[in-house]
Amino acid sequence: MPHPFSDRQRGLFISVDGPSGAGKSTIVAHLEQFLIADGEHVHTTAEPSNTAIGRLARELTDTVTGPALACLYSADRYHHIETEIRPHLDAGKIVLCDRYVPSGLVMQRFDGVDPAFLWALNSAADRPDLAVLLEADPAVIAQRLGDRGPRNRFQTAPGSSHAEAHFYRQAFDRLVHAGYDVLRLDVSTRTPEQAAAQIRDRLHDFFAVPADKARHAQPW
Ligand SMILES: Nc1ncnc2c1ncn2[C@@H]1O[C@H](COP(=O)(O)OP(=O)(O)OP(=O)(O)O)[C@@H](O)[C@H]1O
Ligand SMILES: Cc1cn([C@H]2C[C@H](O)[C@@H](COP(=O)(O)O)O2)c(=O)[nH]c1=O
Repeated sequence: MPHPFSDRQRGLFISVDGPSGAGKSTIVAHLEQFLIADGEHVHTTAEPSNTAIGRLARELTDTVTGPALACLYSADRYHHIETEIRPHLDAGKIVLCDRYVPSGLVMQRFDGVDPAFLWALNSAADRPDLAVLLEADPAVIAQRLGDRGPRNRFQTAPGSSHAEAHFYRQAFDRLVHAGYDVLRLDVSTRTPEQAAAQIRDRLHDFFAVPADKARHAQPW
C-alpha cells in the first residue's frame, strides 16, 4: 500500500474548475468522501469564499461587471489563500477547492475583460499541486443547465456553454504555460463518481514522492 497523503509534512492543494453545470460541486463532494474513506484529512472549500469579500463578490455578480468584478474575485482569492487555504495546507490537510484561478481566467471573459489583465490579477495566486479542469460537450452542459435551471447571469446568455468551453481551452494553455499541473477530465459521459475516482487515482502519483521532495503549492 502506498503511504497515505497524511504522511506528507504539508498537505496537497487540488482545485476543480470547469463549465457551469459540469458537475464541479458534485465531483468535489464524491472526491472528499473517497479521500476520507482512504483515511485522509480533507478540507473542502470553494470560491467565492465564505468570507465577507467572497459573499460580496457573489452578491454583486449580477450587478457589477468587467474589471471591477474581476478585481473583487481576485481580492477574494488572495484573502482565501491567506486565511483558509494555506493554514489548512500547513496543517497537512488535502485542500479541495471548488473553483479557483481557472474560473477567474474564464468567467470574467463573459464581460469582455482582457485575458492578459485577468492573468496579471491571478498570476501571484498559489499554484495548486493539481488543477482539475472538467470538460464536456457544450450540448450536454446546456442540457444539464436546462434541467437544473441557470444560477447566474453567465449561464443565461445564448451559446454560453460554447463560449465557456472556448474560454476554458484558452485558460488551459495559459495555465500549462505557467507551469500548472493540469488534469483535463471529460465528464460528458462519466458519472460524477467515475470522475472523482479518476482524480483520486491521479493523486496516487503523489504517493510515490517522498514528503521532503514533494512539490508544494508555490506562488507563481
Ligand atoms: N457526470 C454527470 N452526469 C450527469 N449529471 C451530472 C453529472 N455531474 C453533475 N450532474 C448534474 O448536473 C447538475 C450540476 O451539477 P453541479 O451543481 O455539481 O455542477 P457545478 O459545475 O458545480 O455547477 P455550477 O458551476 O453552476 O456551480 C446537477 O443537477 C448534477 O446532479
Ligand atoms: C471563482 C469565481 C466565481 N465566479 C462566479 C461564477 C458564478 O456566478 C459564481 C459561483 O457559482 P457556484 O454555483 O457557487 O459555482 O461565482 C466568477 O465570476 N469569477 C470567479 O473567479
